Amino acid sequence: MSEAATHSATAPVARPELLASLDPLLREWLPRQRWFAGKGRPVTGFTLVSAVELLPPGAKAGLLHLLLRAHQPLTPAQGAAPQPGDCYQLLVGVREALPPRLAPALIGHPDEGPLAGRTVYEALYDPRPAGLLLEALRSRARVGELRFERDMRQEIRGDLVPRLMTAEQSNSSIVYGDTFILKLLRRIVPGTNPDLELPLALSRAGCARVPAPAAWMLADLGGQTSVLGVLQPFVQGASDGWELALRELAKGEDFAGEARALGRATAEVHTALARTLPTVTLGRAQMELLVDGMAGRLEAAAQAVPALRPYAPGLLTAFEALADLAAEGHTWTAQRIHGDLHLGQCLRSPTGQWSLIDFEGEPSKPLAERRMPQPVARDIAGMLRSFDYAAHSVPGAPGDADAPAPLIPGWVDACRAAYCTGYAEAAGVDPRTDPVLLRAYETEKAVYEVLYEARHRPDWLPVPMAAVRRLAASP
Ligand SMILES: Nc1ncnc2c1ncn2[C@@H]1O[C@H](COP(=O)(O)OP(=O)(O)O)[C@@H](O)[C@H]1O
Ligand SMILES: O=P(O)(O)O[C@H]1O[C@H](CO)[C@@H](O[C@H]2O[C@H](CO)[C@@H](O)[C@H](O)[C@H]2O)[C@H](O)[C@H]1O
Repeated sequence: MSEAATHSATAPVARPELLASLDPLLREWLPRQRWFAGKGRPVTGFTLVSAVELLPPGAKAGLLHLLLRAHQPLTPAQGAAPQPGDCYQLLVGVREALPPRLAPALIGHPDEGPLAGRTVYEALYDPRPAGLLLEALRSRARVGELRFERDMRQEIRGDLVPRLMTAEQSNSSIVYGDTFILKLLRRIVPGTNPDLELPLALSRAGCARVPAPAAWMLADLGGQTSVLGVLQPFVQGASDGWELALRELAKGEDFAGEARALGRATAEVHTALARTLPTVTLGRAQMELLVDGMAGRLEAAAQAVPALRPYAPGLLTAFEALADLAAEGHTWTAQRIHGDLHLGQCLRSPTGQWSLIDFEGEPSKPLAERRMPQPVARDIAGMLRSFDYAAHSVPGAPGDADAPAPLIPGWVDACRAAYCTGYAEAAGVDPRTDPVLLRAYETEKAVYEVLYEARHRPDWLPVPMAAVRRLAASP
């Protein structure tokens, strides 16, 4: 049993006082974090969902595992109904003072409450707390509401040196000795999280395209379980598909061979998911709902991004064509899919093996929606859009809204064709045989991207807008 487990049982954290200590500091600090989902609205207060002390008694530094609900003013889309606010996972370290190497981790100095006069900081930067998490996973610790589980078939050494990844992420990841990577989810929602569910299912199905979870961290709260983190083997020396595609583009090289391999990898994952998790048939009624959703999201995006408005009628025809097919009696198979597939979610090992990561789906959507079976064309369309993105994003590509154009003519088409060919080789079905479905999903993704870029990276808006113009004009 780990030290942490022993301690927590004997030292419950004084909750209201603790929150009073941290509240003013976290109101400033939380909205500045890359992974904070409620950007653009102030944090007006917190509710403590869970607080667990993790370090053993007598330790000079303290470590608090917190689940905090952040209260924010509602967006117009949320209406006036009271909302509980998003719940975030934090690991807060407590010291007398911070050594210089931990300066970037500073949260602040509480003025009141039990932490008054101490220094609180983001503990994931600190090797000791990060090591403690690994130890808890290895030893399958139970600490208050926290439960650490593992797959005993995978060896996890205790001496792996942790380092926090500094990449732009929606969550936070710690790499242990280049052997494992622990993804700590930041926005916590109760229920089965596909980021653990799907890699576990794929591992059971014998699919080696996804690093098999070695251990995971859960919280049992109010009769429901939430996934807090997943430890997976680290693919050493890997490059992601986005970096690789940009590198090849910059050299004037084609990427069709890799695109074909990626198509095969995607198909293998889809085939394994269909084998191991339920599939359903989508008939007219289900397709009407699906198409209504697509049209509704287009309308909302056009409201938010005026540049999209002139193209909305043309884009809508892609969705109407799908509804027409359904009305004629066509049916489609739906299954569990990745849900947010793009080049950045694909890792290539130095030996050329492709893996897929990050099965969380679109984090802004409710879990139930993310876990619904969907046509595989949704993932495929995500990848097809990604080749287009890459070609428009190399340094020197024209960035103006009127005429962004790929630097290497034919590069995108070759990638798209090769990807579909690779997919067909492994799945036995070529996605191009259902162009109406593919166009509808590509259109939906491009609309999503317009909204995403308008909100997060306005300089990138010309990239999906170029696709919008093409898709709105195509028959
Ligand atoms: N198994 C792995 N091996 C090597 N690197 C990984 C692995 N899993 C994730 N990464 C790296 O971590 C980054 C973030 O992982 P990801 O699951 O996409 O997190 P997030 O949902 O926070 O964006 C990836 O872009 C990749 O560079
Ligand atoms: O990786 P996330 O799950 O956070 O996905 C979001 O951010 C992506 C950008 O980081 C965004 O992807 C878009 O840009 C990519 C290049 O940066 C490109 O490869 C993708 O094709 C394009 O959609 C993604 O849409 C968003 O959900």
